[in-house]
Formats: sequence, C-alpha cells, structure tokens
Amino acid sequence: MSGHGEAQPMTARKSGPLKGVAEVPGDKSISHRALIFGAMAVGETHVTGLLEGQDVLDTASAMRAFGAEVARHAPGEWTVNGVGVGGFREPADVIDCGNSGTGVRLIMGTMATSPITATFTGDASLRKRPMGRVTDPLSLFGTRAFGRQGGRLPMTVVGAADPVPVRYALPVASAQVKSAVLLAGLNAPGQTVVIEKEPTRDHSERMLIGFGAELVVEKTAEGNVITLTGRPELRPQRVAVPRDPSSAAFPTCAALIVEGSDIMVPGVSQNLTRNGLYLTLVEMGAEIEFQNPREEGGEPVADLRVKFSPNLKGIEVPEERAPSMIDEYPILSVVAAFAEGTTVMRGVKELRVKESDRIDAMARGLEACGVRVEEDEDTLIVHGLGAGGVPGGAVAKTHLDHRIAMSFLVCGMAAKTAISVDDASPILTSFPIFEGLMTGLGADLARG
Ligand SMILES: O=C(O)C1=C[C@@H](OP(=O)(O)O)[C@@H](O)[C@H](O)C1
Ligand SMILES: C=C(OP(=O)(O)O)C(=O)O
Repeated sequence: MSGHGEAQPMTARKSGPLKGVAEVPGDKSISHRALIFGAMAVGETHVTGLLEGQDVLDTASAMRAFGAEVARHAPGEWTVNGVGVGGFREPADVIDCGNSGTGVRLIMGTMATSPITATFTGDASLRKRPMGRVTDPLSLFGTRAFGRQGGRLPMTVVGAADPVPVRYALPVASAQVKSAVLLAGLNAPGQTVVIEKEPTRDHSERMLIGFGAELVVEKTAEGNVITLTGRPELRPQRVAVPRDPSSAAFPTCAALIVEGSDIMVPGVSQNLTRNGLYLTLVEMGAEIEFQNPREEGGEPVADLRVKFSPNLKGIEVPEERAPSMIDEYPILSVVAAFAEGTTVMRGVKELRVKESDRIDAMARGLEACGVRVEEDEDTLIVHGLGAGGVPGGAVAKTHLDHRIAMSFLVCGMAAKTAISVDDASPILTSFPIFEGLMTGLGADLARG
C-alpha cells in the first residue's frame, strides 16, 4: 500500500537484561515467493508461517489482481489457487506494491512474458528505486516498459506476446533481478539461462524445483549458471515458511549489546546465501551457540543461544560475504559501534538503493549518537566505542526504511541515553510483532 499513514515516533531506552525466547515471524523472501509461485501453479498451494507484513500482504493483493485466488484461513495459514504458468489475466487497476522492491520486481518478471499490460506503483520510497535493472533483462524476452525518468515507478509493463528465452549474466549481485528473469523464463519456450558471479539468496531456485520446474544450477568458473526449462506445469505445494534470519538479526544483536542478556532465537536459517551476519558476529567475538541443527521448510536451521558479549572486536567484513548479509549491514553497524576497534564494511554500494540510502541513513544516525563513522560510495567504516560506550541521545531519521528504524531502536536499548526514531511505522512491512517481541524480552521501548 503506498498510502503512508501518520509517522509513528518510537523511543528505546537503556534496557535491563533481555531474557526469553525470540520467535520471529516467517521469512519475507520466501513468503513473497510462496504466493507468486503458488499463483503460477495449477491447483491449491497451502502455506503455513506466511509473514503477514505489509510487503507480503501487498503481493497477496497483486496476485488476486492477476487472477489467482488467495485466502487467509488462520494466522500465517494461507491458500493460493493458481492460474498456471502464462495464465495471468490483465489487472483492472494499478498494482500497488507499497514499500516492497522484492514484490514489484518479482511480479514484473512474472507477468513479463504474458500478453497483458500492467501498471505498477509504490510508496515514496519504492518510487525512488531503480527498476531498469529488471526491465533491461526483461526487454530481451520482448517485454516493453515505460516508467518515469531513471526507470522509476509508476511504470507500465507490456508483456511479450511471443517471448523468446534469454541468456543473461547479472551485472549486479541481486536475487531480485535473478528471480525476475527466472520467473519471466517460466513462460518463454526453451531454456532461459541466468549467470550469477556471486551467489545470492537461492530461494527461487529451491522453490521452483519444489514446484516441479526443470531447473539446474551448475557451479562454474564464471559463477552459478542457472538453466530453467520454460513452460513447465507447476504443481501446487505445501510450503512451511521458515523464520526470517533478517528479522532474527534484531533480537540477536540486541542481546549481544544489552548487558546481562541471554536469549534463545529458534529456527534461524543457516542457508549459506543468508547467514553472513551470523558468521561475522562470531568472528567479532559474539557469544552465540548454534544448537539443534536441522531442516525446517526446506532450509537448514539452528536454534541460537545468544548472550551479552562485552568483548566484541571490530573486523574487516569480507567483501564477498555482502550478498549473504545485504540487509544486515544496518544492524551490524550498530553492533560495530559497541565493539572495540574499527569495523570496515566494503562492497556495500547496493545499500544505497534499498528502501533508503542505508549507508547515509546509518552514518548520519550513528554520528548523531556520538559514533565516529567514515563512508564513501561503496564503504562504511564504524569506529567502535566498546560495550556500553555509545552516548545516544538523538532522534534518528528512518526515511520509510524498516531496517533503519529497528537498528536505531536496538541501538537505544544499549546506549547511555535514549534514542528515538522519527517514524517506526515502516517496521510493519517486515516485522509486525517487533515492538511486542522486544518488550517481551525486556526491552524498554515506547511509542512517542
Ligand atoms: O530476492 C529477495 O527476496 C531479496 C533480495 C535482496 O535484494 P536485491 O536483489 O536488490 O539484492 C534483499 O535486499 C531483499 O530484501 C530481498
Ligand atoms: C531491501 C529489502 O526489501 P525490498 O528490496 O523487498 O524492499 C529489505 O527487506 O531489507
């Protein structure tokens, strides 16, 4: 939904020890895909653990507009009666993807090879984000797109009536672009090939195989070569969405920096394309035990026991790890502020085209909290002040960005003086129970 209601300021104060179990909601990436792939299957897909955040709700509405039947039966329990590959009907109205880059880019890919036209828009944040990275490869199928200057929304996409399959090497490490091309390839005859130099989250590949598509991933010197055979009949599935490791990052990092904390965070994905933050935290000296490794919803997961870690050290984060922790740099930069020494994050320019320019938002907010930060186009460097050393006492601007809002609220739980955010409402896009979950652990979080 692009209508943004009133700003909701929120304040976090230095909190007592966090204790208890942090059961975070379903994975956002997998939730979007469960609805979209379900809409491409013939018959009823049953989803449990669906994230009921606004981003995913907007994708559910979009799937209805394209002709799928989408119904909610209980919290997290949804069904999708799909229309089959190539079965989308033309929506009668504009598709509003709200705040969600994943939603709009994957849906554009899905309709791009059907003979229909759709117009997409989103909120003020999404309307600033580049869509050319998706419409450029879609044009190879024969799709046409007409947006605002710089390839921005609102944008009308005219699907290819007679699509051809494509071979496309990703110029940017992006699972959204990879997925958009694969989804378009579903309704192109023959084989569509996507080549990614650096591995990005692989949920689309795993789930397409689960839904019955013929998809092969070869690891070669040029990177992953993903070959999809077009026009499969996708079979409906039962999808159990695992918890979101990107949401789990917030209680995990809060427990590391709030004195005396000791919490459990169950079911955190250990998928190598998603677990970069957790590797990095361990390298910084975080006290995290990975218990009970197992599989849940097709993903490797573990239960995390996380304790206050007073001896965190700054590190240089390996640049090649960026795709596996791309959404976690904002909260990592907060942990870095409570570490001894300097944390260097290179190869992070993609953060500038997320819901906000996350390098700028973190740098300005941390500076206002008394932390020394350096940045250039592709780098963020945080000079840590050690456990309990962050002065705080600032109001951070969140720029319609849920991860910036949650990062500064976590920072405020451990800083000397309270930290407020100007608008916490974007948190509802990805982690609607954040406030209740964190206060339940003992965080001092209040509206206003
Ligand atoms: O495919 C996905 O589900 C996502 C891919 C990433 O975006 P990019 O593809 O822009 O890197 C990530 O930041 C986003 O939160 C979710
Ligand atoms: C970047 C994100 O999401 P999206 O691109 O889907 O808006 C995110 O959730 O951090």
